[in-house]
Order: sequence, then C-alpha cells, then structure tokens
Amino acid sequence: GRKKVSYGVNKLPGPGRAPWLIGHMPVLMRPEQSGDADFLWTRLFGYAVHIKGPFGRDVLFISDPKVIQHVLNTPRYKFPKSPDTRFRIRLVAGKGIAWADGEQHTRQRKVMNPAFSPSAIRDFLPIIQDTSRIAVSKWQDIIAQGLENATVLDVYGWLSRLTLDSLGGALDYDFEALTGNSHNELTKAYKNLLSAAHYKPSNFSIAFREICGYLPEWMIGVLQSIPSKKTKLLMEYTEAAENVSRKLVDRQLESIAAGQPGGRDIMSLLVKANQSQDLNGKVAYSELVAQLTTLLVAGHETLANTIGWTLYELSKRPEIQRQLRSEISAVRLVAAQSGCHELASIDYDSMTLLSAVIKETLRFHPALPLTSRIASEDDVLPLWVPTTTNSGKIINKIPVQKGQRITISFAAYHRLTSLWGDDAEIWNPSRFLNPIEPSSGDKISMGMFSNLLTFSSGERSCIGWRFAMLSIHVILFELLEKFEFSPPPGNVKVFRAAAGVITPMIKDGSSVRVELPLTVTSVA
Ligand code: HEM
Repeated sequence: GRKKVSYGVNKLPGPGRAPWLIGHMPVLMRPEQSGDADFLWTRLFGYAVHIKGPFGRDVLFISDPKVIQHVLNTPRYKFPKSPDTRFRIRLVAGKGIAWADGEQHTRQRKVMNPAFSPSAIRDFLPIIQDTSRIAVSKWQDIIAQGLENATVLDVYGWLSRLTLDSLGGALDYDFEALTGNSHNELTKAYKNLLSAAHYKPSNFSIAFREICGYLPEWMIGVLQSIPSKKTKLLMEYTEAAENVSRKLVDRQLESIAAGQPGGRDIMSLLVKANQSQDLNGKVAYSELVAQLTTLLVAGHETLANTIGWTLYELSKRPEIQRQLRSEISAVRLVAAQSGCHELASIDYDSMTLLSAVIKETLRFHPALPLTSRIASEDDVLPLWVPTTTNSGKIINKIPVQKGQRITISFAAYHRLTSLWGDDAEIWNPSRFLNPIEPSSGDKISMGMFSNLLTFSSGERSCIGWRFAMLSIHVILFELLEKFEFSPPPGNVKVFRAAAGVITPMIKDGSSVRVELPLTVTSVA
C-alpha cells in the first residue's frame, strides 16, 4: 500500500474551486495575453501552486527552479509527457520524436542526434545566410517602390516565410515561401498552423483533447474524421507533410542502395544514421517519415516568434539598435581584414550584445510558455523556496503520487525576481552582459545555457536548439545590418497571444489576426 502523507499537491495554495469538467484550463489557455495566469498565480500563491485540471484532477503548477530541475533532469523518463499532451503533439506533428516515449524515444533521438551536431549545424550556415538575404533584397525592392526609404511590413509574416525556407533548405526541400510564387501544397497548408490550431480553444476542445489521450487508436481516428475547421486544417497539413517526407526518405534510401554518398541535409543524415544502427537500434520507416513533420512544427513558428519578438522589443529601443549595428560593422570588418568575405559561426558567437539581446528575448518571450509532465512513480519534489500549505505548515519538499500531473511554467520561471533580478518584469538585455548571482537558495543549473528553459532541459529538451540559435543570430544580423525598425504609425497594439506558441497578434475592430506590423527603414 501507499504511504499516507499529511500534505501533498492538494494542500498547496492556489486559485481554489473550478468547474469539474475543465478546471482552471480556460484561465490558463484563453488569457488576454500569454502568461497572464502564470504570472498572477505565481505572484499570489508562490512557486508551487495547486490548480485544477480537467475532470477534477489536481495539478501541480510549478515555477520553482529546483522542482523543475528535478522533473526535467531526472533521466529515464521518470516524468514522461502526459497522454493528452502527447495527443496534442500527435495531432500537429505525427508520431515523431516529440511524441515518442521511453525506449522508442531513445532510439529516435540517437538516430537524429548526428543531424543536429555542432558540425552538421555549421554546414547549414550558408543556407540560413542565403535565405536571409533573399528576404533582405525583397524588402529593399518593396521600399524602393515607394517615395520614402521606409515602409510598414508585417514582419511576422515575412519571418514565418523566411524560417520555413531556411528550415526547408536544411531539409533539402524548397518551400518557395519567400519567392511568393509558390503553389506548394505544404507551404499553403502550413500558414500559421500552430496558432490556428491553438488560439482560444473552446471548453469542449479542452475536455475533448484530455479524453483523447486515453482512447484507443481506432476511436481517435473516428473522432478526428468529425469535420471541424481546426482538425481538417491539421489533417490536410499532416497529409501534405507526410507526402513530402516520404519522397525525401525514399530518395535517400535509393541513393544509399545505389552506393552513392548521399546528401548533407537533415533527412539524409537521419536515414544514414538509421542505416548504420544494428537491428535493435533501427527506427521504422514510418518513424523516419514522421520526423519531417515534427521538425517543421517544432522549428518553424518557434523561430519566427523569437525573432519577431526581438525586433518588436528593439523597435522601441533605437539606442540598442544603434549599438547592435556598430557591433555588426565591427564583426564584418574583422572578417574582411582576415580575408573572409563570409561570416563563420565563431563570428556570430563573438557578438556579446547580440547574444544578450537574444537571450533576453528567450527569457521574456519563451516561444513555448509551458510543458506538462506526469509522475511515473511516487516521488518527493525538493523545493528551492519553502512554501506554506493551506494549513499553515512550512514545507521544503512536496510528496507526489504516481500519476500526479505537473504543469511547468517556463514563462513564470523566467520572471522570478529571486533568480533574474528585481527588474525581471522588464525586457533588459544588460542582465546577460553583467549577470548577477541569485541572492538565495541552492545553485541552479539547467537548460541548454544561462539557466534559460526556453529550449527545456534534460533528455526531452529541444534537439534543434543549436540550429535555432544560429538561425536567430544570422537572421537578426542580416536584417539589422540593412534596416532600422520602429513602431508603426497610429495606435496599433501588438499583443502576446496564447496560441500554443506566444504569437504576435493585433486587434482590428472586432477581429484579431496574427501580425507584427513594424516600420522598416533602409539604413543609409
Ligand atoms: C526558438 C526556437 C525554438 C524553441 C523556443 C524550441 C523549444 C522547444 C522546447 C521547449 C522543447 C521541449 C518541448 C516539451 O518538452 O514540451 C522542444 C523540443 C523539440 N524541438 Fe525545439 N525549439 C525551437 C526550435 C527548434 C528547431 C529549429 C528544431 C528543429 C529543426 C526543433 C526541434 C525540436 C524537436 C525535434 C523537439 C522534440 C525533442 C524530443 O522530444 O526529444 N526545435 N523545443
């Protein structure tokens, strides 16, 4: 039998009662702006909060660094993704690595790692540079057509096409999203896929997705065939992506069979790595195919968002843009003096201000604001900051039982003043130029760098983080070198929509849409 514990998740402070069917999910998933509930709960109730999930379930809502470190960094899938989370992932990305669990995940990750190694990523640099320059010259053309040297552009729309094309380049597939004359089925199916599928879910779909996590395969198939606008969109997309993916995998298998060396693109590296595994290590053909969909979903809008929010913050700060531009010229000069006409990845690494600006955006606007896990066995979660239970008891650990749901708020964690300083509520890149030591608690060490959780941490962390960081550096470099960004005229308010990823949207009368309008001026 289980040990009786006198305190647990349901003894922690929290927002209290909620409707049985949907719990506090509407507050969390349909806020005015992404993170509203996260910040409010953390401010009112502390770093470990008791909320209600669908069907009366008790959920631990957590921003405490030590608990997060324990949950994400304990190996061997002790805290797997919950069934409803996996269902959601499966709907947008198929049964690829983000969906897989346990041993299947280990196998897939091993086969995919070579395509995301530092040296593989360096090979993708020219693709990212070339794609960025296509966007730059398109913008210059648009500006040249007007009377002034400035124009208002939907920067998010452009970034979304740019990141799709550069990811496509790394996958050796041409989406033709920037060239604009595309009738590509996948490009069309892709437009704002994540935001369309996740913005303002109804109470019905919140409960529905929860249930789907537990249904047998065939029943999900039947339910998905019930036509709704959102599922139809997703299914069209998944179908288009799988067609493309099959072509790419087949091409690589054929060239291996013909004894040819094969490409250096992600899918080729993936197929090659799989061929070199022994029988136990190999993943199935369908798993290879599912990876393309996964990579596009995981990498496309997340990248566009992060770069978009960086330009949004910079548009309000001309002085930081000026400093960045001098850092950019300096790097160009050093490269030219050493006889290189093209920049290498170490050149981008050397840019301290640009890196600080990017890190600050990753902290302030983490593309994925939260993730959900489930305890696979009874455990005790150590707290960084002691908390007080509803009965007044001060605790420094939380016992949890097998099956306990845990929602990790990256967004709230990234705003803890005890970790990031008193101005955590403000976008301020200088915090990464002169980092402060946290004043209290044990040392925290997690995430891919700088204790940021934007790419998560541990065995389920973002496999594409190096590719993402290089892309963000290169794209911002090319854009800031040629253009100045400022707020658009009028009183346009861009808001952080909670649409799975933190998406820039604007209100236009009674309708809202995905858009980031900025004034873009050619640098003389
Ligand atoms: C700024 C851009 C990006 C951000 C913020 C981001 C963030 C994340 C996060 C938070 C996770 C963990 C999800 C969870 O546990 O709930 C993740 C997983 C993943 N990401 Fe990224 N990502 C980015 C770009 C990319 C790119 C460019 C790629 C690929 C080209 C990629 C591929 C993946 C994959 C395959 C996974 C699943 C890994 C696994 O489960 O083993 N991501 N990402």
